[in-house]
Amino acid sequence: MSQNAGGPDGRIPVLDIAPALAGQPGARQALAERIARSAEDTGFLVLAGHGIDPALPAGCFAAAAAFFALPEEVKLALKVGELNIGYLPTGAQVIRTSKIAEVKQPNLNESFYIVRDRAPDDPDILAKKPFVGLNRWPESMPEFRRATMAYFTAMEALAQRMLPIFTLALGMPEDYLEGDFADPTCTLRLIRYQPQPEAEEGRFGFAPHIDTNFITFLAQSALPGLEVRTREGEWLRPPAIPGTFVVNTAEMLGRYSNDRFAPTPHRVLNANNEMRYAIPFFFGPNNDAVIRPVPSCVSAESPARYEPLRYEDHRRKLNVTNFAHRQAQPA
Ligand SMILES: O=C(O)CCC(=O)C(=O)O
Ligand SMILES: [Fe+2]
Repeated sequence: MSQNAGGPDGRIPVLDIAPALAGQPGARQALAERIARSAEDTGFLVLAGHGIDPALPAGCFAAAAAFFALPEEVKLALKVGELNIGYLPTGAQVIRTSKIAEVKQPNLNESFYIVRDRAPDDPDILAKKPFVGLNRWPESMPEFRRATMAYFTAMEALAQRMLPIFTLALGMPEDYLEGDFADPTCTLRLIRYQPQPEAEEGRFGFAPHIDTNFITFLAQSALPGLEVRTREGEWLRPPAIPGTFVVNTAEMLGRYSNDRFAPTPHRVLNANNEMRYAIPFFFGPNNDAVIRPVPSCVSAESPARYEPLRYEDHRRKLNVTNFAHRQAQPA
């Protein structure tokens, strides 16, 4: 098994997005073309020049470390409920949707899920809108909420700035998907991986999977561990350039693209001797968005491969598949 670096001139390109974000003539189209090329290949890219203050991911990593260091019973008091919001202890997630590895063992990680922060009297909360819930905050840690939400807000803004460029990469006008992302589904997941210095068959920090949202942003972790599977079956490590974001395409972009930008399986093995932390930010469509292949990716030779799909229905289905706590209860 090879663990080549995926870049900088390799298959996971490092892209300076500053000129495109500044609206420089030609830069947006040029970036869209680079994105399209890697989305057709590994589905992973590295973004530099994004304008995110490095204090924000640093603050979020620090918040994650402080949270996971809490006693288990304090963390378990914030355990996820019906929705995936709050603490998911080690052993609770088994990736049953993986098509490339037979996975029976739970992932060697614990997670904390954060969604858009709402007040208890938020109209969508009062209306019990599906998939809308309140965050579960550790009461003793006000700084945790502040740091994670500051990061969440900045990442949502960056994702919204990248959306038109990904839309251009699909071959559509920049604003084509705006409506589908007017109230996007955003999730910040904090993850702590136990050390796994000795490889064990079928045991992963995070088993091979594809992300089920639209695009994912990963602030660079301090330690290596993330590996990306090429279509040839090699595992690549994305370039670990401090201050950049690893971005990967996910299932809904794959559907919009009619499989032109197919999501890429990736996994985490924490072969280090220390805990590894990650803070992926998942950007997805509105719950009520109906995802269908975009016209530029459908033709007589390449007819639509997907029926229209309501994002909410997709989420409902996933929820009963990958999480042990929901297998035990009726769907
Ligand atoms: O830990 C990482 O680097 C990647 C995490 C990941 O793939 C995920 O949360 O979907
Ligand atoms: Fe992932």
